Amino acid sequence: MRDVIQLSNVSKYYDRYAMRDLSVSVKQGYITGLIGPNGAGKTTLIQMIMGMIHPDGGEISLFGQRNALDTPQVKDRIGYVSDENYFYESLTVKQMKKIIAPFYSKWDEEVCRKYLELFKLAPGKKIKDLSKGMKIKLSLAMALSHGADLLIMDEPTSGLDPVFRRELLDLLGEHLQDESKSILFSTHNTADLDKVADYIVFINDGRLVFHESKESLPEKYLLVKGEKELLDRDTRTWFLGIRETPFGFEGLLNNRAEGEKHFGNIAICETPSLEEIMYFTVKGGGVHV
Ligand SMILES: Nc1ncnc2c1ncn2[C@@H]1O[C@H](COP(=O)(O)OP(=O)(O)OP(=O)(O)O)[C@@H](O)[C@H]1O
Repeated sequence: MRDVIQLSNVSKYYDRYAMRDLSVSVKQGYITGLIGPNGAGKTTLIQMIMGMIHPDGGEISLFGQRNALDTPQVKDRIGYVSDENYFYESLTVKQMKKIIAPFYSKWDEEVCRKYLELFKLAPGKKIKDLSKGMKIKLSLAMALSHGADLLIMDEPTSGLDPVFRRELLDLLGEHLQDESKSILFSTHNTADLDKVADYIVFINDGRLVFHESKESLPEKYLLVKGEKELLDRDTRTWFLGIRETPFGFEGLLNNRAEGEKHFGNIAICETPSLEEIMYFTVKGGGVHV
């Protein structure tokens, strides 16, 4: 499958933040989840892909095309959902839809009506009277109504209640039944990714930690739980992150086979959850005695 998004050596500098030489891609036909702690650069990355801000270096291609967003045909193929509100507050849902629809050549009125109904968005309701979650639903309904080949979503689940969150994830799964479609979405909620993501892009502090298929993570990472005596100056350096308690330690390794060879008989070795991988990687602390 080809890449629908490709970032090559992309950099972005703010006063107190730097993203340096980030290279990563999103494959056609799959759901790619973008994770990272607060301030990692998820929104920055998505806004650069969407052409809302410009990188200071590197290249971004969409559907194999550089500077793709200059082409109306490419914009037509992308649906964007964000927890920021880009709608006119004084308009109703129906009026807003009438403004958005003409921008898209494949706008489907019937599909839109279906989603507004499914999401319980009354056409006569003013945008300013919608809750945060309802605005996300509206954003989603608009994105799904023009046959977009690529959905890019910045924390779409953050303002949603658990029931709708689940429905949204199911909906994304359905959307992907068509193998030509692709989804990139950022989230803090690793459980969302456990449910639907095929690939995970993990960034921290503007750097790529990994880009892996979800299935490959358990083969690579190992969570070791043991007594503190097992930690010496050498063994500490093997861990990506360590959490010490009064009773022992927990640590994350990214070389499962080696880890099992060394710790298999002297500690508890487990497969870490995505949340644990994220926690220990961000926490670090493996190299300090
Ligand atoms: N316009 C800006 N001017 C200066 N700094 C900025 C600007 N936009 C973002 N930043 C900084 O860039 C860093 C990355 O921000 P970004 O919003 O991309 O992170 P994020 O991973 O989406 O975080 P969160 O999970 O909290 O939403 C942060 O340190 C932020 O303060």
